[in-house]
Amino acid sequence: MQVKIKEAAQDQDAAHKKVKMSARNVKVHYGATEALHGINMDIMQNEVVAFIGPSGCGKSTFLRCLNRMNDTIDIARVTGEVTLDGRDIYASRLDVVQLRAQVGMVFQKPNPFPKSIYENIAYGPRLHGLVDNKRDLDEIVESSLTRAGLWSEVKDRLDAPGTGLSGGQQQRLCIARAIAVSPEVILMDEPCSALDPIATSIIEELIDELKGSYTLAIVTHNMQQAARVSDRTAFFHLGDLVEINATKEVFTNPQDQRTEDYITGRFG
Ligand SMILES: Nc1ncnc2c1ncn2[C@@H]1O[C@H](COP(=O)(O)OP(=O)(O)OP(=O)(O)O)[C@@H](O)[C@H]1O
Repeated sequence: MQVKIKEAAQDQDAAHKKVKMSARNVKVHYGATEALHGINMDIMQNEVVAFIGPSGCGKSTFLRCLNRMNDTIDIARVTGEVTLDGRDIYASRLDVVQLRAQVGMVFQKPNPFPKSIYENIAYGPRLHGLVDNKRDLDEIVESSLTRAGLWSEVKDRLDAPGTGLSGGQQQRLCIARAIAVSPEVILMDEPCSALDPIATSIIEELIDELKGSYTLAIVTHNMQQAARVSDRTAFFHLGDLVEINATKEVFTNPQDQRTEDYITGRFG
């Protein structure tokens, strides 16, 4: 399969960047079944890293390790170490609500709250005590919607329900909601899989803009998308991280036969 690779990322030297998040020997069990077998990965500040691999290989499970979303799954048990700026995010005294503001998440299916567009954005900053007056809150709402590329489309109907927007607009609303609580990392789990090609390309452009301010990790089934948006690509297979490298390398010169088989469409 031919994939068009994002030019800007090609000469990126991850070694010169700061490590934002780090995973060491991360294993996840669902009940007695080990779904991730000991993942080691550094995620660099202000990079976009894409997770690819066949269905069921553990991409989403690993993504959820990065902001402790697996805590919400009763039978999931995570071991190993994950750090954010060198701090253990699984430390017992850590405030998980605060962690999930720092490491925000956008899901496959847009999931706005059943509230107005304004309230979708205002909820988080209020919850986290980021503002103490309406004017500051208005400012956060406007700047978050602007950064998510949605402001001009919704500024005249902030009181309308978020669920009344189109799918692509709803996904940008969810991105704005994540941005509103000043995240450092944004995790995206197949953020475009429910969107049409135009809405998808808007989100992809947005991802490119957002990496100036945030670190992004994105799970995608779409290899063209990984090639378009990411600086580095991680290939997972059967619960293992097979390789992670500059996206161009992974798609043109994969180091492992399994990666080559996957990107050439031989399995998956
Ligand atoms: N809540 C859960 N309970 C039990 N097993 C689970 C759960 N979530 C995932 N698994 C299992 O863990 C393994 C990894 O699943 P995961 O969803 O992380 O893979 P994935 O690569 O993201 O797949 P896909 O591309 O299909 O979304 C699979 O075998 C899956 O069946």
